[in-house]
Amino acid sequence: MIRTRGLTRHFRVKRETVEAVRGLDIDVGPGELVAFLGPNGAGKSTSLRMLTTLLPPTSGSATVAGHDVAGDPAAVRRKIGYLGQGNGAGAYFRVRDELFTQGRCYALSPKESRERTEELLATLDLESLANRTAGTLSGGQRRRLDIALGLMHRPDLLFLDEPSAGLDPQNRANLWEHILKLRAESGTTIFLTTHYLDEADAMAERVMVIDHGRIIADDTAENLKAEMAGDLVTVTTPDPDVALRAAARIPAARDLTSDGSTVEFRVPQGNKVLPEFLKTVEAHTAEVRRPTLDDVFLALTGRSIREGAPA
Ligand SMILES: Nc1ncnc2c1ncn2[C@@H]1O[C@H](COP(=O)(O)OP(=O)(O)OP(=O)(O)O)[C@@H](O)[C@H]1O
Repeated sequence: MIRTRGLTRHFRVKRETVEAVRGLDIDVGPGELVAFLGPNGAGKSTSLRMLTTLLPPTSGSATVAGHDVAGDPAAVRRKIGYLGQGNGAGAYFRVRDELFTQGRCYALSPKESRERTEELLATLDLESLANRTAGTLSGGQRRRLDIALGLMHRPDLLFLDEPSAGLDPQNRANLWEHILKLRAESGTTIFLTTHYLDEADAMAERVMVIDHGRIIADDTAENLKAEMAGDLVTVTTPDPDVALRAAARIPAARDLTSDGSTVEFRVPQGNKVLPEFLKTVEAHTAEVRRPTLDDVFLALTGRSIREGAPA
């Protein structure tokens, strides 16, 4: 559904060159739900804008929904839906009219457009809001309307740029319910960017991490966490030296640190390792914390993805 090779985009700013995206190789199959994750300025939006034909690449190639983004952008646009960071609907237009007009813009007949409008109003729980103007909707309702707009022409592939940004946790959860339902019903391939690590972790089957314009990880969240970060074992002990030596003997244990009476290390499957470890180490407390995607990012780059991310 998406295939890029060496996809690159530079910007000239005064005399400087900003290398926003550097040689992206991406393969996404039909029906996948991929979260594209990275800190501010990593290159997520620039990548999305190239994949959606809004921005020409400096070099490299991208085939999206079977068509080349540079060679046949119109064909790509017919096959994809795109939800940008801003709201798409006009504030003074009624929800139902916006959807109908969108359908007509994609050359649906009046009948088809009316039917599709009613279908999406139902799917995205917008029926009771259909006669309201978009400007009167809440943030979460407007995002649902944006998604409906992006789906009017039944795209094979939907791009969502920060779909849940700025929504409160309840509205985020509600939006996700709709995204997952929609996917279950129609099998649409979804490629989305998000700052919310917990969201990518819980919802996406596959996580791509981008940093400084390059893909630095691409796998399921579970695999990334198991392979890159590992569980964090924390023990408080009267004898940290003994604990450190015992930790050093555990195969695959890494990142051993001690601070006063607290010893920490990372290891895959911490819960399995801990009982054996505690046979040789006297501990006041012992805890295993499952890694997060932020731990993965930290392991890969030495920085937290949250640094510079919006609160
Ligand atoms: N039109 C532009 N002109 C100059 N530089 C740009 C332009 N668009 C993006 N950049 C730069 O390219 C880099 C990548 O930006 P991009 O918006 O793709 O990052 P992002 O990962 O989407 O960030 P955010 O999470 O903040 O939206 C940044 O350094 C940004 O300043």
